[in-house]
Amino acid sequence: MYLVTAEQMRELDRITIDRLGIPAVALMENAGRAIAEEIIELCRKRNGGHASRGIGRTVDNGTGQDLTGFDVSGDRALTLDTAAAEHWFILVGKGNNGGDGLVAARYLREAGIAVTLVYAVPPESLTGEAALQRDAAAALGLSAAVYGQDPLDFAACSGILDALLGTGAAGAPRGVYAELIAAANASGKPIVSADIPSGLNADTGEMHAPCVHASVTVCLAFLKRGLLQYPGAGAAGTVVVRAIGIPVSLAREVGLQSYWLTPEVLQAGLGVDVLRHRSPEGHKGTYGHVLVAGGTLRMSGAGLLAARAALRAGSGLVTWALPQKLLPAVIGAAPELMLADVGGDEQGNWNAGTAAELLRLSAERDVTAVGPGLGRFQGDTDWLRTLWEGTEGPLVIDADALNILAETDYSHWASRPGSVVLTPHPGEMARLAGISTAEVQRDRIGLAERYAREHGVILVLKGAHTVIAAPDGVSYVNTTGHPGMGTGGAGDVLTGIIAGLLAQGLNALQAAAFGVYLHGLAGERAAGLRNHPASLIAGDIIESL
Ligand SMILES: NC(=O)C1=CN([C@@H]2O[C@H](COP(=O)(O)OP(=O)(O)OC[C@H]3O[C@@H](n4cnc5c(N)ncnc54)[C@H](OP(=O)(O)O)[C@@H]3O)[C@@H](O)[C@H]2O)[C@@H](O)CC1
Ligand SMILES: [K+]
Repeated sequence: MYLVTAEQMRELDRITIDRLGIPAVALMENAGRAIAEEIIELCRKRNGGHASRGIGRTVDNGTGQDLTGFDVSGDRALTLDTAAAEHWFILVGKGNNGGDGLVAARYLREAGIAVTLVYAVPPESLTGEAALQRDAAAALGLSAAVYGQDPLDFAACSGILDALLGTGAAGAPRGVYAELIAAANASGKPIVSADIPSGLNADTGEMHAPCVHASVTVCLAFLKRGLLQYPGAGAAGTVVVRAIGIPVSLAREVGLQSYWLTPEVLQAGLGVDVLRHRSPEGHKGTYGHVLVAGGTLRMSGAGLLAARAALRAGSGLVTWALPQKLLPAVIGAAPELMLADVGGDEQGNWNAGTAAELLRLSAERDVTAVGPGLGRFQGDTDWLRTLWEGTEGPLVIDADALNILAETDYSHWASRPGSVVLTPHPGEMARLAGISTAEVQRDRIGLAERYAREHGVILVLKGAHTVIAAPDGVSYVNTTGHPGMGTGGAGDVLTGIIAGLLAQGLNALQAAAFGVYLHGLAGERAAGLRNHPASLIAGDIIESL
């Protein structure tokens, strides 16, 4: 499923209306009806009734799980047995988002639900299609109030539709908009947002103050980027994406290149065999050989986790290269692994002299993963450069190896035949990009896309809803995963998984995207096996692969 910015959405609207000749008011009608349907669905669920299957595609930001049920069987009757108990306030902004709300109000009323329109601005100031909807609502006799002019008691409603601000919003909500948002949040009533929660930056997921905290967001036509990026993803509640008549085929014309990472996107878009069929004639040599370079005396576990994860990801063989001093201590820790002595110093640290042996080992393996538990040492920049320029296969760079990269301008290093996958967490990304962690988190998709393009690497920006970006501008946002995965070593496991997939012949983008997806799924499964997700440790993720 595509992800769009507000600007791209406006272009899609423009093409649909101006070139295809589909009237804007028809799109608004579809939007309003879809919103009303989702409100009725929410009421039904709340009252313990049978929820009908959704028509749209649902992203549940609350649990991190994707509910990928699709139902294109068509119409749902707009009826609700418990309609008499419902009274919804419809908060109407000045633009087309408000117009959507006015249409939804008509359909709710049709289903027997009481509605009160709450205009943020005097209704006379609405224009275009929104003004048309205002007049239709008035002609139908829907009750209306103007915020600040008429008395309003949020305690009297059973739910709130937020149709204040959509993709046309700029900056933090001002004046009456801010007051209405604050009052809606304080009411404790369930809020359904039209398109995006008002106060959310639709592109970056930044939450302005104030920002609606929605139970459900009915996102119209295309999934807005901000709904998948935290903190906004947390404010959006369950996101339902509903078609409104804008053809998906226009996406290519507008140059959409950002996707929500789903099994269909992996399979059809990226060409990944998500079922990971294995040949009946296959043997260990069929599935590649990973070299993991990492682990020091105090951080040997990081190397071990990455190496074991590469095995569990399906790599036929995995060699763990580590300082000679550590070898006796780790023998038997994972009998399936091969160990390789690269020398190193008396304390069990890596040193510049290990480069030659590492190059030799790498030449005989399909992929090299470097960084987990590597530590820093004198000459490590030249050491990494030697590996970068001297190895031919794909390189997965993580942890301390990322910190080495962050301190040098590696754009001068010779370009390499094999691809490079960088897997920074937000702190490492901040060092790579020379900005603060807060700035990294402000627009994760945008930053990942820029960095990947400028540096010619596959970038995996870790964290809740990991972003995968490629040099050609394509990006993916993953939503598998679990808060329990915030534990030491989880990143080393991801590095191993990506390396393991590369060894099996996936290209770098496929391996990064599928690796992130599988890592999240395994984390969800592992969290479910504990008495409490807080007890999840990185090794559990490997065992749940
Ligand atoms: N186009 C279409 O065909 C379709 C569009 N659709 C729907 O329309 C939505 C986009 O509609 P839109 O472009 O009219 O903008 P929208 O978000 O309603 O608000 C803009 C208004 O808010 C105001 N305003 C702005 N910032 C503000 C702030 N910080 N604080 C306070 N006020 C602020 C600004 O007023 P101004 O300040 O300019 O006077 C402006 O008038 C989209 O999300 C979807 O729901 C669907 O129905 C499908 C068809
Ligand atoms: K809204």
